[in-house]
Amino acid sequence: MTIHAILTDIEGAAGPLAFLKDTLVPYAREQLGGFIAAHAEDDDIEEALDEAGRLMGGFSLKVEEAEALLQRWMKQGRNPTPLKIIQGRIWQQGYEAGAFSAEIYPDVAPSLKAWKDAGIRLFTYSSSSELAQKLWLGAAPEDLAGLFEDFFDTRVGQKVEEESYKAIASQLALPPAEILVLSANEDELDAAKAAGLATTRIARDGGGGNHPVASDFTAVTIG
Ligand SMILES: CSCCC(=O)C(=O)COP(=O)(O)O
Ligand SMILES: [Mg+2]
Repeated sequence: MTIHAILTDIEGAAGPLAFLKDTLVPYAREQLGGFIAAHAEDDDIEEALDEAGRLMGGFSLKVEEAEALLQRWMKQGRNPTPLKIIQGRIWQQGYEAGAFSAEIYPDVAPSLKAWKDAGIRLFTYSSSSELAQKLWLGAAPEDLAGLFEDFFDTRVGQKVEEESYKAIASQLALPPAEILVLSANEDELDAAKAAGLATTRIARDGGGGNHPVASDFTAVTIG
């Protein structure tokens, strides 16, 4: 089957897993209280806090309750959309303040460009918000966000759910088998495969599994 689109994971596949765990999440946890207090009335943050309350059964959350809930979700390693929206805004402040900078592996840019030149449509699918994805992909030395046609996030569903990949294939108006999913995570690839998409695990630290494996983006076999 010819591949007409690539749907790539970011953290773990295009950039280091440790950047999320050791830098981004600790920064979000540290900044969360002050950020919510300062931005609770911004349209996107207000909407995210309302959605967090709905997910908890329809409660209207006070600022301190919202902070406790979001801290708990981060501790549990969960990825509900309102948390990811708020994290994205906090990380934007961190990037702008120079608190940290992101890293994209050097094999990623040339591979994406070669695939795009070959007529393959490029998409991301990440648990992080569209804003957070664009910020990470904007890492020096060049901004790669412009190579992508669209950025899927948890608004389409969680990455470990088969239905999410069916919804993406339907939005791309492509047969699932013509979309290649690149991810570092076996559970995400299992869900994609169950939905009929082609899969390759980006295994930067080696290892096998149930999917074709590539050590980096240059080792991905298309078609
Ligand atoms: C791309 S910004 C931070 C990543 C993140 O918040 C996350 O939950 C994991 O993202 P992935 O790209 O592995 O879905
Ligand atoms: Mg990932």
